[in-house]
Amino acid sequence: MSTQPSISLDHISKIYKLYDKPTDRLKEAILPFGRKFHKDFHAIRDVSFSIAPNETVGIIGKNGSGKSTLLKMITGVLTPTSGNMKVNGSISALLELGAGFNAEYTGLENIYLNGTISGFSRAQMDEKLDNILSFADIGDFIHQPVKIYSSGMFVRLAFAVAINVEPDILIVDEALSVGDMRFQQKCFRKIEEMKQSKTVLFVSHDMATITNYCDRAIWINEGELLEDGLPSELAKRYQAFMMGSRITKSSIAATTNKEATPAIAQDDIDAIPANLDVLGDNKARITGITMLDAVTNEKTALFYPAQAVRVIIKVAANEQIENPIIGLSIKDRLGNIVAECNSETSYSEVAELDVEQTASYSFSFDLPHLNKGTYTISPAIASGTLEEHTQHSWVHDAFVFQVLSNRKNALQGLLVLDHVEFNQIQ
Ligand SMILES: Nc1ncnc2c1ncn2[C@@H]1O[C@H](COP(=O)(O)OP(=O)(O)OP(=O)(O)O)[C@@H](O)[C@H]1O
Repeated sequence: MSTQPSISLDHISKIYKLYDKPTDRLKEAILPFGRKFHKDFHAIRDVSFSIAPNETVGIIGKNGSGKSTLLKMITGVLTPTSGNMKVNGSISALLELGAGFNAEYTGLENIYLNGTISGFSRAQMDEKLDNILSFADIGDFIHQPVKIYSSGMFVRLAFAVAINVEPDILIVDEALSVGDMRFQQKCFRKIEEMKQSKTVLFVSHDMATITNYCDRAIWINEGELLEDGLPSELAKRYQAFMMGSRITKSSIAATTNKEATPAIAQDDIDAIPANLDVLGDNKARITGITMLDAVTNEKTALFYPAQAVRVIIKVAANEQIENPIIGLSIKDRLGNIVAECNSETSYSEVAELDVEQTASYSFSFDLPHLNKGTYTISPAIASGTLEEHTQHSWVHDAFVFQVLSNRKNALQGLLVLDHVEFNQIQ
């Protein structure tokens, strides 16, 4: 296997010219003295990285951060404005639905068209045809023009072609997300197989996907490379960033220092989203909720099974509340309650709340050994005793978090079993 990087970017920038009016473009082209009628927009600014031949790398970044521009430059659809780029090997890219396909051609004709683009003869494509057809599994639609395909059918064919033209580098954009669950799983199994020997680059907004399938993640923000590292590490900061916490390049460096565990500022507690189901008499309200990694004190919504966490709940009293009880439920995606806790069962007395007083409370605990998936937290404030209390506010599913798998092969079930020992005894 080649030791050369399969992709290497050296100080790559891409500037788009933005014109206020279409006529400005024309004016700029025809008027003398080189007068400028455009503004420069840096979609990618000074990005450098290289990717080894058998690496699987996820590119993340919020909408408009420059991911597609970057991938288009790697595939050669766009030319960088400055910098050097080297690509070593053939690329098969599933970038935008439709790219490389002729809408008027049938699926079958498009298979051959794509084969030609990738440098294969008709006879070579004849040999690949069975594999492509069985992977795409779209039956007789293969003889219909692709313009009548559903987006799901389209992605099936496009992916089947992309993996069968023997690329050295496979690039997959969000496109895959339009396929149905079962097909997506089939694609990921294929990606898993290909990543042993090929370079796989993919863009996804789904952090769990990147954490599960990639060896490395690159985070692009406003055209710049913000971080390049282990997906599980980067995912936590990315999630916090997407939740609106004020993370900048310099504060990311500072928060990776585990010794710095600052207390959370009041305005760092996320406000409760509007339109949630709230039960109670509204004498007190839940106004905010946030989850933190208990070790680093960083805001995040991505955890591993049994990880130490803190949940911060902010309340505001509309009336005087004697003997407040603060609590929370953790639910799975089907609404089953996984676990609950409250200030009473933790033997903590909560001070009375005056009218219009606000207060924040923190629960620290180790998450259960939850299996990979999406969970929610429903916080509540009541008053009285556990046996006899009045519910003031119970906000269903106020906070959503993900549990990632820290195992290579995840199994079924709500919980993961730990310290499993298996021996042959006879
Ligand atoms: N042809 C173009 N001319 C001018 N600006 C462009 C052009 N293409 C993209 N942009 C701008 O460049 C920035 C980066 O766009 P790009 O599509 O690369 O982002 P992205 O990270 O892929 O976004 P998304 O996740 O929404 O697909 C955006 O602000 C976009 O508006």
